[in-house]
Amino acid sequence: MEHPNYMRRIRSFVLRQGHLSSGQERAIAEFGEQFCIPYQAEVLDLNTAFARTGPKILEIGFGMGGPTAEIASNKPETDYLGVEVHTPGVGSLLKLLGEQGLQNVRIVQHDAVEVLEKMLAADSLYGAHIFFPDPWHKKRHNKRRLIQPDLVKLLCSRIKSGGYVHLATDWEDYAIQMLEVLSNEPTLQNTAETYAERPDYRPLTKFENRGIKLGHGVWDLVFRKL
Ligand SMILES: C[S@@+](CC[C@H](N)C(=O)[O-])C[C@H]1O[C@@H](n2cnc3c(N)ncnc32)[C@H](O)[C@@H]1O
Repeated sequence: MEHPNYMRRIRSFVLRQGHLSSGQERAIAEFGEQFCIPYQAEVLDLNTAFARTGPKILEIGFGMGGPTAEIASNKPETDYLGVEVHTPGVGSLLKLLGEQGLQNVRIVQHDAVEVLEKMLAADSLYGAHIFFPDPWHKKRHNKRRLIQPDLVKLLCSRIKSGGYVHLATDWEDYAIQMLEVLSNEPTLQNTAETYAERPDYRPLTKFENRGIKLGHGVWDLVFRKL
């Protein structure tokens, strides 16, 4: 009989590696070196990584990367650093970058908290996107959620004054937690009374469409860094 801890380790490995389609595998082989930056426990010079100066936006958990590629394609003057742990997602975004010839996206495949702690300098970002961050939508799971005061404080320390944090979720209870956490961060100011209108640059995701079909709302939060 298998040991439960052994099963848990295997499961987390499978979740991280996932099942790669042949297209994703090819994209990793063909474009991985061009667009992926290996995780390092030292500060990354973002202007060197993108080979130009200009605003840098961090996206945490880009999933399959469809919205990331769409936003990057619509805003070629801005650079996007996507951080994702899931290998098929990395393969999928690489495929889109290769197919569309996008030059303004780089990927780090690693835990975003460590990337924020070790790789990103203070005041190095113009903004951060975290869309539909994790599956912990039940109230009793709120401690497992990514959006917590410490993470938001760390994130804000990496964002320049005048920059922004944009979160979105299709779970109302999570939206309430996001609003509370962002509102309590002293270096942030809400751009709306409570929730914001979806900014034009954020396309509808499959998660959002799923939520809409289930009759859920979608909540965007856009806060300015003071
Ligand atoms: C529910 S999906 C949403 C994907 C995408 N943002 C979208 O809207 O389609 C959440 C993603 O965040 C990633 N993720 C969650 N926590 C993360 C972390 N600490 N570091 C990097 N990626 C993370 C997961 O692997 C997953 O792909």
